[in-house]
Amino acid sequence: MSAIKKDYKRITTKSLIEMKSNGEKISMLTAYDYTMAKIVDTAGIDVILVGDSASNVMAGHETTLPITLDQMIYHASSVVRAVERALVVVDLPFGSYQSDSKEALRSSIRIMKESGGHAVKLEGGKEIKESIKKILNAGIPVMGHLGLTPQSIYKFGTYTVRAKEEQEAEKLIEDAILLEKLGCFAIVIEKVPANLAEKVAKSISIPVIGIGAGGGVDGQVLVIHDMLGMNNEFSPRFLRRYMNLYEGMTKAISQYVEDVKSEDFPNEKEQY
Ligand SMILES: Nc1nc(=O)c2c([nH]1)NC[C@@H]1CN(c3ccc(C(=O)N[C@@H](CCC(=O)O)C(=O)O)cc3)CN21
Ligand SMILES: CC(C)C(=O)C(=O)O
Ligand SMILES: [Mg+2]
Repeated sequence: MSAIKKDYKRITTKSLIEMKSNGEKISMLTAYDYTMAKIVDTAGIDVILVGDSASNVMAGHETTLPITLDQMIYHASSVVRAVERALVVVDLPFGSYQSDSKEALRSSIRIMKESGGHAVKLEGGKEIKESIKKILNAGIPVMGHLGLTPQSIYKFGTYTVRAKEEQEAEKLIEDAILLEKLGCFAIVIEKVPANLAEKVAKSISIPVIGIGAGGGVDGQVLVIHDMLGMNNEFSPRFLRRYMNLYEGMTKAISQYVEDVKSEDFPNEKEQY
């Protein structure tokens, strides 16, 4: 079941909704800096997420909680400078939107104004309804995020699969329908059973982009460092590694060290 791939010069929120109705799957990856974003955009990705996973991947924190709004804006502005085609979505970090809807709007405006990103993403459903309304009213596109929402890790206790029980599954479906009704242009669903994610995708007309949510959804997202094999520690079942950059880069760097030590580098052609 492979749909015709339409040629988009520039991806907008409308393009993603169109892709869903055409049955074309949406590709999404994270990026946090200029050089990586340039490669990801050139390779033809539809959506670049400046994820708060930068807290883990860029800064080495154990969770996404410590990263600040200023730091997210720094990453996002670097990404935006590289991108010509992809839609750039920026995560609102923990603490920048949960207090009240005014704070959520203020943080979203800062992201749009100071980074040049094209949309924001927030974790949660019904609980953040007023915030989503306010942000949308200001003309800022919103992507939802349901299921395993890592900013609530201390509430969940573990990163295990969410919504295995009837009650949480029901809430997930209700939240997805609510997010569509409010006017979100897409929803990320993280680490829930594939049959539930597929059910959600079939219940709404905005795209559902999955991570660890199976193939029945409208698109897929992964953290770029994970899929390039730059981390060896992170190996959840949902991850497919397309390269082993950890090994490749370690070999290259070891070779450089050896070449410097042995005075092989630089040679005559590599000097003035
Ligand atoms: N490098 C990276 N990749 C990600 O996908 C990612 C981040 N960081 N940081 C923010 C969130 C956190 N995410 C996570 C974190 C853990 C698992 C996970 O499956 N962890 C364990 C299993 C935990 C358990 O079952 O208790 C694993 O198998 O690695 C999945 C997504 C997704 N996001
Ligand atoms: C894993 C994705 C969906 C995310 O929110 C992030 O990278 O921060
Ligand atoms: Mg995130």
